[in-house]
Amino acid sequence: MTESSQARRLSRAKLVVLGRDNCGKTALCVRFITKRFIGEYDHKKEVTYRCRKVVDKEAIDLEILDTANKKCVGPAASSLESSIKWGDGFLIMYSVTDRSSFESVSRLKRLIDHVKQTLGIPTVIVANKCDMENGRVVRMEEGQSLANDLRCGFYELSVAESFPDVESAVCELIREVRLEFRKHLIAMEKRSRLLQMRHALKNRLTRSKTVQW
Ligand SMILES: Nc1nc2c(ncn2[C@@H]2O[C@H](COP(=O)(O)OP(=O)(O)OP(=O)(O)O)[C@@H](O)[C@H]2O)c(=O)[nH]1
Repeated sequence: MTESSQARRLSRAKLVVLGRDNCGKTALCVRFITKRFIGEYDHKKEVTYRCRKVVDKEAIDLEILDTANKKCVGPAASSLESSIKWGDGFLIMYSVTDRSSFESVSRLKRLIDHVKQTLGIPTVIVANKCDMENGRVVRMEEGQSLANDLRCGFYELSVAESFPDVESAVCELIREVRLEFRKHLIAMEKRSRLLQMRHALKNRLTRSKTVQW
């Protein structure tokens, strides 16, 4: 990979928003991009949003896939898997007012690990609708403890009430994606240096044998 393609790769990220129906995936995407909370959204459509943001003084071109009505099992599973293959980083959402959405978080994380065939894929868990205290059925400590177990970032927030919290959650994911890519680059450079050294050593050995004979 040339230096310019590395720089280009570092200035892009593909994010996927996962979670059960009605937990606020579309609301979060729209809020992050437009700063607005609209209230009602088209539930059937799967949409990829494109935008440019500046995170830690570095511009980044984002593609954000808002997945719709996809389950981990059944006919929609393969489409979910291809969305996961496509993504660099994941926001798994649940609603604090819907226990089944919380229970699906572990399944989604397992699916990400399985599809990506590695652990440590940048993932942030977002517990939404904390403004609905009367309807709360998932405590914040439960969400935090699950996120610790799964080694993911965790934000409890209300997309309806707080743009800064939404921004912090998505920016943390972007930072993790950048970090992961930098680690990958360092590993590739190390490997290529090792190969060069091995090649040089082999050449030297061949030359000294030739001199002996
Ligand atoms: N009170 C409250 N309502 C919210 C919040 N976020 C989203 N909603 C509402 O929850 C409902 C579902 O939001 P969506 O963004 O459509 O949820 P979704 O996960 O994209 O739903 P699907 O498209 O069915 O998968 C809408 O009526 C939103 O207005 C929030 O933070 N607080």
